[in-house]
Amino acid sequence: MKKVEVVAAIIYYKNEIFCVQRPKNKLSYISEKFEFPGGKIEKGESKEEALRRELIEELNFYPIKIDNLFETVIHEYPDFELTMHSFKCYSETKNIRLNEHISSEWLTVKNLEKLDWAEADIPIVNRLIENE
Ligand SMILES: Nc1nc2c([nH]c(=O)n2[C@@H]2O[C@H](COP(=O)(O)OP(=O)(O)OP(=O)(O)O)[C@@H](O)[C@H]2O)c(=O)[nH]1
Repeated sequence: MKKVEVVAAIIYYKNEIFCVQRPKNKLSYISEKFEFPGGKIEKGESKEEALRRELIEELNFYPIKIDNLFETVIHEYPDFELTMHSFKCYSETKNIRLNEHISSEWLTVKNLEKLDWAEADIPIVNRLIENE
């Protein structure tokens, strides 16, 4: 099966986390789902380099700090196997603009569950809730 390796940012401003909604996609299981911003690691990039590049591409966003790896999730979607490395990052503003996503929300951890997350994100959401 095709393998995809991505990095994703759990962006905090105070006690809220930035959640973004993907556009419509032919793959129903990711279409219009919420996710953490990020994307595929390119050849020769470290995970942190990929994360910084994706955050600039998707959001024009420069984190003030990126923590060490939070959690790696391996998830089998019907068409590919996803390995996703997540990192907590910090913002000095709530004003982040969307270049690719169709909507966004700032939510406290206890409210994360109200969104329709991509399946691969659920272990990350659950771990954030457990750690509260
Ligand atoms: N960035 C990100 N991708 C996720 C998350 N959850 C999840 O299932 N994915 C999946 O991981 C893949 C990442 O692809 P992407 O579209 O964000 O990456 P990219 O911008 O580098 O891709 P592209 O240049 O091919 O469009 C997608 O299939 C996406 O659905 C998540 O929380 N963040």
